Amino acid sequence: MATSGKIKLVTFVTGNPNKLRELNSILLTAGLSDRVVNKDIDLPELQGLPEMVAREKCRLAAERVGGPVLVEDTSLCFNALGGLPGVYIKWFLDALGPDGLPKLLAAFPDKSAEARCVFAYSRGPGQEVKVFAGVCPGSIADKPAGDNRFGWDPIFKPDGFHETFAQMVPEVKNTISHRAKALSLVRDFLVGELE
Ligand SMILES: O=c1[nH]c(=O)c2ncn([C@@H]3O[C@H](COP(=O)(O)OP(=O)(O)OP(=O)(O)O)[C@@H](O)[C@H]3O)c2[nH]1
Ligand SMILES: [Mg+2]
Repeated sequence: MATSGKIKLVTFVTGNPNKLRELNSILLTAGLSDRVVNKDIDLPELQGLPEMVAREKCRLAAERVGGPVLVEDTSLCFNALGGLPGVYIKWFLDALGPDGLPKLLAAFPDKSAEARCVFAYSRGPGQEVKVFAGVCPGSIADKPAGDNRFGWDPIFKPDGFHETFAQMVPEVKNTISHRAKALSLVRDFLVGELE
């Protein structure tokens, strides 16, 4: 386990292939994608604020992997609903589907929302956990539009664009998204952390 000096590899613990694909293509441009390997470990997820969920996920991942780990947790927050579904978006999406999510806002004129991503990194079991957050402001479309390649992408329209994430080419989403913003902080950190 690395406790000082530089590290060689980081394990990105996620069971979500879409997160992995986006991380690889965003880190590729920084020449770091071959330094991050994937492990799919089903970790229990604490409920609560996004940063706490990511921190706890990271602590558990470091114990399971026994070395440097990166995890991330994504939230989708509807402003009219006080930030819900938030970290519970996975369960809302599973229950309602992308068609059902906009119906939660049917009674509200305010369709604004935020996609939030929190990465958490630790060098290993018992080591400090560092977090890196990215937020993408936007709004919820009335109905899904675009290729349904990733969960709620078809209903999220980032501010400044007329298309949903699912209607964009990946290169555009990967420049402006919640994940891209958080990963730009992760990338700057990893440059100093990796040998
Ligand atoms: O359309 C989308 N565009 C995105 O950019 C995006 N990022 C995450 N998600 C979905 O939001 C929930 C987060 O839950 P989540 O962070 O716990 O992820 P997960 O359980 O799938 O993977 P992990 O916890 O093993 O990393 C899950 O349903 C993810 O599929 C997204 N959907
Ligand atoms: Mg999860």
